[in-house]
Amino acid sequence: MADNRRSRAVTQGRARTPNRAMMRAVGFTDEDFEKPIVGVGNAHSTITPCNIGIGAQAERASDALRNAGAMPVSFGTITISDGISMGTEGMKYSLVSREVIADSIETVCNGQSLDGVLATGGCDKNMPGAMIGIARLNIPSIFVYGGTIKPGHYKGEDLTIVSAFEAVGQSAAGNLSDEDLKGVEMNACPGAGSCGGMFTANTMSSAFEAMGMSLMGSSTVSAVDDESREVAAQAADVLVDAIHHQRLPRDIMTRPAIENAVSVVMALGGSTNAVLHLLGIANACEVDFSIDDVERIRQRVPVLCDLKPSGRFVTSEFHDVGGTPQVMKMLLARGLLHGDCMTITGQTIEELLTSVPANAPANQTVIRDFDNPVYAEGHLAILRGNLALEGAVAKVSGIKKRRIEGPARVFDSEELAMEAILNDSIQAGDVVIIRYEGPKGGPGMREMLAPTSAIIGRGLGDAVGLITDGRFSGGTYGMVVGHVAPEAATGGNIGLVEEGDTVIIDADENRLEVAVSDERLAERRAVWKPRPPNYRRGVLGKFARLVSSASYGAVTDKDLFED
Ligand SMILES: CC(C)(O)[C@@H](O)C(=O)O
Ligand SMILES: [Mg+2]
Repeated sequence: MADNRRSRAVTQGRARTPNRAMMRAVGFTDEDFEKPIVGVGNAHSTITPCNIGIGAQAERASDALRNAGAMPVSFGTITISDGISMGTEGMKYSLVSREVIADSIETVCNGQSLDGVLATGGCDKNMPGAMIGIARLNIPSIFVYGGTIKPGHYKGEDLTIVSAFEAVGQSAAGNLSDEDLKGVEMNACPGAGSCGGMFTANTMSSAFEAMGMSLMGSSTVSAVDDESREVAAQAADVLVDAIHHQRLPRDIMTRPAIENAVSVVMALGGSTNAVLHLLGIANACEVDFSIDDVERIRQRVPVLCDLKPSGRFVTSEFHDVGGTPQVMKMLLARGLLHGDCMTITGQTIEELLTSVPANAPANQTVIRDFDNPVYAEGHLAILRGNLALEGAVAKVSGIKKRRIEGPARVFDSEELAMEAILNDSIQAGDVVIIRYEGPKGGPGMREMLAPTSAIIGRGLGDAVGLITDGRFSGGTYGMVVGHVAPEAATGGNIGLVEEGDTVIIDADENRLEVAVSDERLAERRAVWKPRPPNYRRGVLGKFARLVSSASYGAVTDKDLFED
């Protein structure tokens, strides 16, 4: 077989004597120069429980790569923790870190002409960052998820990190003692792993699995279980075979595969962030996929899983009853999944699912019967209207009312809104507007878990709407609408709303409106002035300059030279 290894660019011939000299210093021998050189994107970090177990996985993967005849070279990818940065200025770096991770994987693997990459990740942005980097590279690649955290326990209740966020609102409302607030803090996170509901990390790991770029059944493993390290070793073997057969990501992450990912995200009740990230991944794959495709898929896929934040169970319990493959089998059986999509294993989605026994225990209620869904349609609705001419993403799980009309309570930052919610100046019927938190305006499109959880904690989840040009966490639920585009900072109408305007959120009609005439909006626009950027240099300055609209995934390389 022709030796198609691109690493030959740095290892073969007289002119590469110095290159080989340096590689020998990191352990290469003559034989190793004849092997595929495979990057191990090691996202190990002690900065967050999501990534603290990844080093052991990277080790297992490297050993397995060697045993399978490849030569592993490990390099670091970053993470920050959404949960730890939440509610602070630092959360502005969260979405940016997706781009930094993608850039780092692309830079290292193309910089040293690697033949393939095994990327690892734990916290939210690690998955889409890896997907985007891998799509840009288009070399044989596979993803290994760090794994979910197990639930905490306190006074007979299962806890996740969202319990701690909601406890803040409960405490502010005088409904939780200081002792119990501390008890939730001490017990919410029992060890390694990514936030344990079907929040963003578990949503995006499942999306990776649905797209055929990680092993079937691997997206819901628990970080503390040896299964997470076993999966890393199996993934290494699959990758070496994929390199041998030159299975390329862009032949796997196709439009039907992205549709499969959206269908699975809907069926799981996953995070709004999946919409943003899958648009970003489509951009990186140069696949034509739009926010309206999300709405089209939503209307035909039910929510089948009773998973937190708005459901009862956590991801480790979902894994125990079969996890994502069980749901994929249900969707495939009803023509809601493209079974002919290729996966990194060389088998199609359908072939892989055929060998997965339908083993969800009959009496389990984590995964509903198809005819008894949690919701008959997907929970992530795409809204449009004069408040969101380019679209917005509504999460309509966990609420009784799908329409709310009320007076706008306008805040030009998350902090100002949080202060108002905690000092009880938001009443039932209000529609909170948080703006200038978009991709450019923040910059960084912060997740608004603190204010949405405080609203839930104050018992207003069904009575108060929240609209933002920022984002939500996967732990958010209630009548919430994010990713409003165009954002305030670029002149979007959300920047023209005034305190007391009547605002309508109507999930059934897919509408997001402010009841102000076009003429009145035009008068307001005539006197609206763009604000100076909050950051002019560094990571956030670069991001603010380059980032696209949220309705295109808030990417920083949307064809930068498109005229
Ligand atoms: C802190 C969380 C819940 O992990 C959030 O960042 C998310 O997006 O899910
Ligand atoms: Mg997050």
